[in-house]
Amino acid sequence: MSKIGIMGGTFDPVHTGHLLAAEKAREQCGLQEVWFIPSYMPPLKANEPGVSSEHRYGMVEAAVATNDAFRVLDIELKRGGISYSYDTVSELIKRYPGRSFAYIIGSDRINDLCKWHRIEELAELVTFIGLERPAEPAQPGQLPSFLKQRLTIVEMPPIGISSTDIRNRLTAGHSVQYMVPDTVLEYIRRYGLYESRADD
Ligand SMILES: Nc1ncnc2c1ncn2[C@@H]1O[C@H](COP(=O)(O)OP(=O)(O)OP(=O)(O)O)[C@@H](O)[C@H]1O
Ligand SMILES: O=C(O)c1ccc[n+]([C@@H]2O[C@H](COP(=O)([O-])O)[C@@H](O)[C@H]2O)c1
Repeated sequence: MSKIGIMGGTFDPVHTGHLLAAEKAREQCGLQEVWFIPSYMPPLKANEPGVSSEHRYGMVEAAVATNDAFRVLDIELKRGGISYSYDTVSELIKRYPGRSFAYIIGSDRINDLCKWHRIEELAELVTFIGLERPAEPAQPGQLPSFLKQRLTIVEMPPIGISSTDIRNRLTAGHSVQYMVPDTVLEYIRRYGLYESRADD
């Protein structure tokens, strides 16, 4: 059975940290492909995404175009509402019966896994691949054993890049070159995303 990595995120915007995490997970866990799934409405974030789901999808599409093992799916954008991973994974299992799925997450999401919707049932459907983010060290020891058993941590050079930082930099008129792929930077410039407005 071929194993697919799910790289879910808000991608507001997608950045080099997401891409390197997906590639390290693919290589170290023998994933056939990684499917990037932009959320319509992220379940645990306090604020709504800064740009439309069409633009977040468009930026991911631009980012993954150069990697044959990467794809982007609009499954959560089409479903609408709060993008619970349990719903997404259940739908993927129905649509792709010959595949198994591993959910790729950074350390901030490892640490809040217990708060995810229907987490016990989700953990029966997927395994988790975790990667360190410098801003928030992973604390897998704090997880209940049913999650610890399902989690594999993979190595990655820590990348201190976040979408929040990129949004702030763009609004302030600072460079984000090399923090996002050139294709994503071109997309951002083409649509004037994250620019400060006169009434801000
Ligand atoms: N630099 C990074 N290194 C490893 N994993 C990351 C990195 N940035 C994001 N991730 C992981 O990618 C997934 C999607 O992240 P998300 O789209 O929320 O980006 P973000 O940079 O955390 O955004 P924001 O700053 O807006 O909260 C999450 O599992 C997150 O932990
Ligand atoms: O299903 C949940 O309850 C849940 C709670 C938090 C995060 N997630 C998923 O984890 C992925 C990363 O989330 P985020 O908020 O960092 O963009 C994304 O696919 C979210 O849908 C899922």
